[in-house]
Amino acid sequence: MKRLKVGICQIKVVEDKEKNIENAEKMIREAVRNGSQLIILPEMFNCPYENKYFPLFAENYPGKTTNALSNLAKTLGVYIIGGSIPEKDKDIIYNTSYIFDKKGNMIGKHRKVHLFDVDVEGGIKFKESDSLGYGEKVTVVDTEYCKIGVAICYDMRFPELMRLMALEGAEIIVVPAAFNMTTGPAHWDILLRARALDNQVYFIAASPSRNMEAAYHAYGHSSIVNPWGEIISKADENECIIYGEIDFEKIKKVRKELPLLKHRRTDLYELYKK
Ligand SMILES: NC(=O)CC(=O)C(=O)O
Repeated sequence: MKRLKVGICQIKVVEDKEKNIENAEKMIREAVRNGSQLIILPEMFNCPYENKYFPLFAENYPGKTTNALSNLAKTLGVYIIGGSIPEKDKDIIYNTSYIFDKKGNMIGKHRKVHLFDVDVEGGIKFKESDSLGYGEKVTVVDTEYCKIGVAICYDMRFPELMRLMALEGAEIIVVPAAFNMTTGPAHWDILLRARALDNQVYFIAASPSRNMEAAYHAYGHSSIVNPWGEIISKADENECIIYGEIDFEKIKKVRKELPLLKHRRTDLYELYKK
């Protein structure tokens, strides 16, 4: 049975788009030299995570960042889930993840559907909807390995969205994400493990590293969780690449032994997509 080697680039994002793209390229090349076949970047990997920067760093598709990712995917012969970037479409900016196959084709894109509008007493306050528009789609892409669900950060807090992906056949869910120092220590591990367990998938979350010079301090701790809920690879807060292997037999085994998806009482309740 095929296995899939995954590399997550926990990039340090700075206030210079060119430098962020160059750094991503360097890290992607290193991940591929170390055997990765699927490379995943963090949320807003080319732009600091702050409302004031999104319009300044936004680009139309195709643009500088997406061209760079497409060329890399093609040259290196790998899949790339390009974290996310601010995407400009007419007058609206979206928080968008682009996904490229081994030939450099863009095989899917996800616009963050749940915007991070929160105000935690004594902690994080953020209102993404001040600068960003809402995505409207559930995203599952087909690859030669399996179907992969893609969502962005706050999206992972909505189990319905993740379950829809599993019901559409996703065996891996990838979430570029930038939790912070309020919610990260409290919720990150729990959410990742719960979503992996709920849906019996490999759940992969890719964060930027923590940059103490930035206004928003990302939690880091990019991780890969297997369908049994075990964290099989995990970063600290620093810039690094972490690696892991997707074992498709493991997904089958867990789903056979504990048939959660089959045991749903769809005669009592149902989940549907509008
Ligand atoms: N930044 C986000 O979108 C989400 C987040 O930090 C959280 O849910 O916590």
